[in-house]
Amino acid sequence: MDFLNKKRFDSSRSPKSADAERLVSASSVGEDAAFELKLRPTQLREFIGQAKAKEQLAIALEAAKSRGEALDHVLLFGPPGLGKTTLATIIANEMNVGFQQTSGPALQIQGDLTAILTNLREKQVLFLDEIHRLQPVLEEKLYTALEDYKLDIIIGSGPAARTHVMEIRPFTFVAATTRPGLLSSPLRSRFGILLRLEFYNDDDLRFIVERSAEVMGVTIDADGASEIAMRSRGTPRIANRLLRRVRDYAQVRANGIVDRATAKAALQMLEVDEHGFDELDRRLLMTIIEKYDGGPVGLNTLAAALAEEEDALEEVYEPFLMQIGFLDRTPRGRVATRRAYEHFGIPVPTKAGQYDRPTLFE
Ligand SMILES: Nc1ncnc2c1ncn2[C@@H]1O[C@H](COP(=O)(O)OP(=O)(O)OP(=O)(O)O)[C@@H](O)[C@H]1O
Repeated sequence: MDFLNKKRFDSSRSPKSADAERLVSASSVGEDAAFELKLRPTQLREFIGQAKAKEQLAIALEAAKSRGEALDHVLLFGPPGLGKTTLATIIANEMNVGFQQTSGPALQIQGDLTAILTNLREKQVLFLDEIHRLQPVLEEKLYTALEDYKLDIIIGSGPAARTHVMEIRPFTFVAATTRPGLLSSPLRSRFGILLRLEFYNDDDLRFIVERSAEVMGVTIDADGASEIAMRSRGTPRIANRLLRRVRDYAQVRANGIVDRATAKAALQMLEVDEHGFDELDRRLLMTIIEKYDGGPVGLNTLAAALAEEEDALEEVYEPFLMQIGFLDRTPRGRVATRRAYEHFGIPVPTKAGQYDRPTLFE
């Protein structure tokens, strides 16, 4: 088993379990699923932010529609909760075709994949979430399906086994991953359209909160929406979850109206600070600062010190802390940055050489 496959099997346990209890988890937890169905934009024009990915997709959609062909295969990648599933459903809606969803961990045997592929309707979207967790044997089966719309089926076994090539209908494969680096290059090369989703800025998140409030029938003003947006870690899923909690607070304590004061009071009560940090983020940064003198500290050591899974740290907690410049990944391990020290009111160490990364503290 090569390194890539070993890493994929090692990470077959979803890191979502580790942070399922967090209010600011970017993974889908608890009651999210039911709400997300209601709040999900259905057309590209309703999808807020992600200008680059949206433009690339809009052009590809229009070109495919004008040629009357299936859209090229699409790979969506980026941290959880940024809208990959939403975009996959939008692609099907915009192309006016059927949508079928599965995921890497859900597909266990070749027969399942064969059944799905042979039952696809012309030009329809097949969405595969968490493609980096697909078993290598199934991945190989996908290659010819994606390239030539053909499937090799082996009939019988032993010396009498015969390979039968089966045609499948042209379709659009949309795959999503939080870990594009774990995909093999033959698999990556099968996608014509690669869309990277980035963390959202506060303005886009404010629009998302206002749109969701309208769908949910919540009265909110621009300041209230901004307060929720800035604590949402650049992630619409978290923005929508915080909105639901703030709505409850407003109903009980503030005549149901969400303004800045109500949003602030509710989020303070929920212990979500002005960066959207919760206890785990604070613990992670403080562990690096206090226990390891600001770092560098290796991922496995840090995971052990926090009693968390390495995958959860890498996929769920760290990307946002890096995005806002509180954490740095270096070849020798994780480092807390100057901004992290300042956030906690801890003097920044002056012995820059000690950290092997003098530029961090210059
Ligand atoms: N650009 C957007 N505009 C409005 N709402 C959005 C946008 N992106 C995401 N959302 C909202 O955030 C929720 C989570 O999005 P979605 O399920 O598509 O994320 P995801 O990237 O597929 O997450 P995961 O990787 O965990 O599957 C959706 O219900 C949707 O309402």
